[in-house]
Amino acid sequence: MVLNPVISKLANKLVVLASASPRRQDILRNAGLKFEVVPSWFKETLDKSLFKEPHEYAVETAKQKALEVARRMLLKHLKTPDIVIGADTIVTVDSMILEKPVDKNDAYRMLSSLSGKEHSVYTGVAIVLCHDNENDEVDYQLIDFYEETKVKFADLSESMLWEYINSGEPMDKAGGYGIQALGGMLVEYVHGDFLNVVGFPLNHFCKQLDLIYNRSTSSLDEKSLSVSLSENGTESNSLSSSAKHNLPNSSSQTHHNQNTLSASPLNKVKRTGSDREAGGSSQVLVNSSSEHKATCKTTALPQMTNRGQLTVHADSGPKKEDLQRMMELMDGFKASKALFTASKMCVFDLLQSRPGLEAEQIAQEIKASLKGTQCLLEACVSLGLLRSKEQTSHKPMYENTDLATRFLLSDAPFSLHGYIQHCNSTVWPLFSHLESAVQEGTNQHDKAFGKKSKDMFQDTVYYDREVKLRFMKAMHSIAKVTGKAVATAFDLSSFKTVCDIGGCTGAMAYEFTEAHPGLSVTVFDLPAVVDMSEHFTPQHREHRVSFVAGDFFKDDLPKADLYILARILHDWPDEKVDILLKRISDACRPGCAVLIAETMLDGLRPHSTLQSLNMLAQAEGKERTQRQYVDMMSTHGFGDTRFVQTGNFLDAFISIKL
Ligand SMILES: O=c1[nH]cc([C@@H]2O[C@H](COP(=O)(O)OP(=O)(O)OP(=O)(O)O)[C@@H](O)[C@H]2O)c(=O)[nH]1
Repeated sequence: MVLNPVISKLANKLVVLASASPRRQDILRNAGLKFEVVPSWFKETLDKSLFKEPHEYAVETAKQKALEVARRMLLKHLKTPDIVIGADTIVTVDSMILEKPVDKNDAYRMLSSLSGKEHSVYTGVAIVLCHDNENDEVDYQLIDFYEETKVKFADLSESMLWEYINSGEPMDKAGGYGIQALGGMLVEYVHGDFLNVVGFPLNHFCKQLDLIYNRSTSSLDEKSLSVSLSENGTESNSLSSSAKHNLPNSSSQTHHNQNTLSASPLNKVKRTGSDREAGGSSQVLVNSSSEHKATCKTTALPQMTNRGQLTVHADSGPKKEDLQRMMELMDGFKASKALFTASKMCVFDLLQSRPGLEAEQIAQEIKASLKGTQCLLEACVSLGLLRSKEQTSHKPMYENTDLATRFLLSDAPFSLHGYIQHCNSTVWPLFSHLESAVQEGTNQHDKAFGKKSKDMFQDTVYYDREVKLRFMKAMHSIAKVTGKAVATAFDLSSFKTVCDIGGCTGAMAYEFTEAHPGLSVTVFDLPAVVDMSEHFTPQHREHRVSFVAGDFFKDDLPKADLYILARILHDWPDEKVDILLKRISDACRPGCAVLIAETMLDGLRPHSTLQSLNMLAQAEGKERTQRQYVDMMSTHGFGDTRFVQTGNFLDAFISIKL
């Protein structure tokens, strides 16, 4: 059996999965692999026509995903991973490559093309191995392979197709289906590795690891896949060029379902001590095969600063993608404010009840100028929140997109309306003082609202009924959107009583009782919150949720087997988190547990890092890494910690009192 020795070889290594796919994470985690998740920022937009075979496209995309993360970690975070894994799954049918559908119509196009036919699913995998060498450089090697699985779909009727599409499942899946879930009902047979279809060919991966770690390593140096730096600073390699020129010795042509190992010769990324300390520029050096040297001669090598910036040589202008990315970043706040404004002016609610209105009618309804309304509507269309349809009169009429219908109506089950209003009224003014927040390291309620915050929540949120209600609606909407993912992240069958500390309106608590029929939940929150909680009691739900008023820093905590802390710890500095965890620990018997739901800083995902800035400007806390939470928990006698990246806004982990 090769699997266990292989996985155990990675036990003390920093393994990084360059993928946001929850399925890939599950497959590798279930195999016992310990890894950090750093989703790749590589955009899956390679020109498919440059690849002779579809799997070459998947392998190349996987490589670029893994290399982007390896490079970002090396040059930006100055942390050397031992191994970075990237993957890309595609479906091919009738000479088409199908990736993830962009919308329901695209999903329909994909699924109807698969109906009644056999198709191939390819997952390309890239493994980047990094080693620090004695000269403070990082040597790295690249190994890639792919796996093919054949899948046959039954004939799908129109109603079946739409029922499946409306389930929402197709949207983040290659080919528009998830074989592991509802999509399994569409499948007549599978020939090959099932997990390959789900997103990761585990068996083939283990065989490759076996070759890398348990067999001779000499082959790593002998094979001829070279990694170089392309003009725009992304690594490229001979596969890209072989894809372009169809070279017969392309690695992708030799890798199909084989155990042969192909890797790059050693390449180097140099980081000098002074670069690290002084924040100066670090040069990316490549030392490699003659093939690679030839590439270097003809290509201007870019320089990277340790902030990941690219200095382009004078003869090459800025790249289109770089300009686009810069534009997106600079425009981000305008997009947010357009969303907040349309939401506040109830544009989405209006168009839900009266789809197809023209700008003039909308302006009248929302009591705004025609010019302003037109600009706002056009912005919403460009942001994918509204659709416009040209009429014979040439006056466009507007309707909500699916995204708006799901998240922006004030009464949708997953409405973010409350949270968006909070962002508009509270977070926006606070962020306009971000510079002071960064300089002072404190929240900005004083500057933004003239409110000193000695007792944070009392002084900034609960001092006024309207502000309090708005805050509660915000917490309610986030808890409804994230609740099910958190509530179902772990097997909680051994627990009976739960206390949701700072559980606000009870929205999270209701998700827990719904997901776990044996649980009853006590929501523990300040009297000012509990007073208004009945405004949010859901109808038609079994009520195993009760409320107790108190201050979790001062009053006795309700007795429970499991304590939930959802978006609580990020409000507080370490000293206060320590006080709260000590109080919970004192209330816990061995076997009791704490379930924490926060967005974790690992991988420096923009949502988490920006949320951390938000905590700085708005509260007293910050977001933290998994490691930081584990350390805090173990200080208070908790261990056996398990993490789940839910794929929703919040990650979750559970720690047991030892
Ligand atoms: O039957 C199933 N088929 C495919 C999937 C999932 O589909 C996606 C494929 O997309 P991709 O390879 O581009 O990976 P991403 O999700 O974008 O994550 P990265 O960050 O790695 O780019 C993949 O998630 C499969 O798991 C499925 O679930 N079932």
